This record gives sequence, C-alpha cells and structure tokens, in this order.
Amino acid sequence: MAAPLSSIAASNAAPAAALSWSRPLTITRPSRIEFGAGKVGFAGEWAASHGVARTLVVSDAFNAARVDRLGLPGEVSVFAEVKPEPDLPNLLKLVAMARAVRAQLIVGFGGGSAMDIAKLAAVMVDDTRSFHELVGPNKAAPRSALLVQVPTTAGTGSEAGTRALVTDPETLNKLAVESLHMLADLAIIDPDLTMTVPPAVTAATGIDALAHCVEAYTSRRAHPIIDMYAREGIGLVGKFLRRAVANGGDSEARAGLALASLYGGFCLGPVNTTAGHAISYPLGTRHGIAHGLANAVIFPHTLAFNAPVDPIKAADIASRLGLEGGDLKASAYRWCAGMGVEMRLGQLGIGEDDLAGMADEAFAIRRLLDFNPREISREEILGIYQAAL
Ligand SMILES: NC(=O)c1ccc[n+]([C@@H]2O[C@H](COP(=O)([O-])OP(=O)(O)OC[C@H]3O[C@@H](n4cnc5c(N)ncnc54)[C@H](O)[C@@H]3O)[C@@H](O)[C@H]2O)c1
Ligand SMILES: [Fe+2]
Repeated sequence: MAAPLSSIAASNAAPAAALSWSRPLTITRPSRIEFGAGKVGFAGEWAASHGVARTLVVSDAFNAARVDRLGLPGEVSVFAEVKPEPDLPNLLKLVAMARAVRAQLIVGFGGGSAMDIAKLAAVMVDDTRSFHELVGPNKAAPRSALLVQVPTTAGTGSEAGTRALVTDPETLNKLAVESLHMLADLAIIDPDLTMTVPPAVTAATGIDALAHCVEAYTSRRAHPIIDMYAREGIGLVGKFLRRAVANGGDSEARAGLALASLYGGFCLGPVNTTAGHAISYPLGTRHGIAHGLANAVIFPHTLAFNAPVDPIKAADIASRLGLEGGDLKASAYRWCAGMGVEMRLGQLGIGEDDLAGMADEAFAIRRLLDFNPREISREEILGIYQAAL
C-alpha cells in the first residue's frame, strides 16, 4: 500500500520543474543484448563468429572459477583479481595483463566491479595516455579490442552503460570515466548466474538497482522515456527482491531482478543518479563499504528528503515498492532492514568523528547533487549521516 500523501507532503521545498517532453536526450545501448536463463554460453559462439583467438576474462575469485561456462574459443587468459570497488592499482595491473596477452576480446564476467574495469581495460589497452587523462566525459579513444559484458550480480546495470568508476587511493575520490567507446559490443544477461549471490549481497545490489531507478525518476533531468524503465524497475524490485533474498534459487525472482538491474542501467546514461549516490560514495571510498550496501543505508533518507518536492512521485515509488503506509522514511527503512541489511553506519565501523569529512566529500560531488530534485546543503548531508549513525 502506498504511503499516505500526508506523511510526505508538508514542506517549503521548491516545486518540481515542469516535465520537459522535448528536452534533448541521447540514448545509447550495447550493440547487442542477449537476455535469458542459460544464455551465458552464447559468449563463445559470438567470439568464434568474430574470429577471436585471444580473450582476456576480467573476473573476481568467485566467477573466475566458472569461466568455462562462457564457452570461449582459442587462448583464454583470466584476470581473477578484481577487487570490490576497484582502485587504480587494480585497474593498472589488469591493463598490463591485457597488453601482455594481446587480448582481442575483453570479457567482464562478474559484478559491477569486474565490468567497470573491463570497460576501462578495453579502451586503455592501446592508448598511451594515463588513466587521469581519460577521466570525465568523452576523453577515451576508439578501441580495437572487442568488449563483452556478462553480469553475475543484479544491481549495477554496468553492462548497459558508458560509465566506469575507479577509486583513486591518493585522494579517495571515485573517478568516473564516461565514453561511448566503453559500450559493450555484446551484453549477455543470464539471470541464473546470480543464483549463487548470497542473501546480503542480493539485497544490497538489488537496492543499488532500485536507487538507480528512483534517482533517475526523481532527477531534475528526468525524462519520460527513461521514466518508463525507472518505474518498471522499481516495481520489479518491489515484487522480487524479498523473494530472491529469501530463496536464492527462485529463478523467476532472479530474472525479475536481472531485468530491474538492466532497466537501472538504462536510467544511468541519459539521466543518472543524484544525491543518494553522492551521499553513498564516501562510505565506499573512505570506509570500504560495498556500493550496494552504501546505497541501501542512505536510500530511506534521500527518498524522504526529496519526497516533498513531488509527493505524487514519492507515493508512486512507495506503492510500486509495496512499502507499508505511514512515515515514508521509517517504512523504507523497515523494508531494507527486513531483508537483513545492516542499516546503521555505527554498525559498519563509522563513527561521529568521520561524518564531517564524509559530508565535505559528498557535497563536492556536484555532477550528481546539481540534479537532485531538492537542493541539499552540506549541513543537510551531515544531518543524513547523523540520522543514519
Ligand atoms: N558503471 C556503472 O554505471 C556503475 C553503476 C553502479 C555501480 N558501479 C560500480 O560497481 C561496483 C559494485 O558492483 P557490485 O555491486 O555488482 O559488486 P561487486 O562486483 O564488487 O561484487 C560483490 C561481491 O559479490 C561477489 N559475486 C559476484 N557475483 C557473484 C555470484 N554470482 N555469486 C556469488 N558471489 C558473487 C564478488 O566476488 C564480490 O565479492 C562498484 O565499484 C560501483 O562503483 C558501476
Ligand atoms: Fe549504483
């Protein structure tokens, strides 16, 4: 049942900008998307039909053990060292390996961490410039290596996108590279690959997909084309996330979440996220908290903070998600915590003394904050951290 409007309406926040049906929008997609249970082996068929003789698979330790599922032809090398929330040294080690094995095809086989650095390796392998020269939009050059993305979590939607994020260990900033050249030639979304994801990671990554949809739907840059995916994605998470957390082998729920994650990915390119992600990032860069979990902790707070700007959208989100009525923040919090997500920063190793630095870092992420539907100050960000402590 939707939260009653009375619980989210009263505010002096600015009204939402009028919906711009004619606002220019660019939509990009991987050249080909294969979706469906059992599709993973199509990678090999596709590689063979493209004459690939040398492939580098980019993976984490868990997925590296099942690279044979891809059915790849020829010489197959595996980089099995992708770190969760990859940093620059992790990426540079991968690029060195891609050069050494002269990879014609790079396959991202894992969660968002593997897929993000696979994209970067694909454009960096024959580019002599440093990583820092590629940061920002449209800096990367065309690539010669082919790129295939195969997600094994349902959360980031990275398989569908033009963006990759890497932490700079010196500044602790998460640096975003964005380029059309990082779009995959092929994305294979096989929901059965996600059946082994443990319940806590299932919940957190599912809430990441949800956050992509909610933040795009409520963004100042929201667009009706993207709203379609965002609304559907929210509904799919509402319907299937609790089921997949309770029973990882529920193939219908896994497929629904894989689709929600893809829809979230469709939201990221043309519209992107807002304050929820900006406020989540310092949890990862400073405290090593996984991206999905960081988003989950912050989600109820930004949902409620933004709700007064557009109470009808907020009620729509609550209804699609199946939240109980009453106070929006409390019911979103109960929904997350009810899936076993640890929602307290204090329990995640963060103390009161850490919050000011986190607020400074989040407040500087203008590329996201400037599109939040409601203006948010550094003090309000600090208040969110304090409330989440
Ligand atoms: N490019 C984008 O647009 C975008 C969007 C959101 C997030 N991201 C990035 O994605 C990263 C997070 O990705 P993630 O949430 O998918 O987590 P992840 O890739 O770090 O994986 C999380 C954990 O799950 C394990 N795992 C992965 N698949 C599994 C499976 N099928 N069974 C069992 N275990 C499995 C991994 O080994 C890892 O330990 C962050 O670095 C974040 O910045 C990128
Ligand atoms: Fe995300």
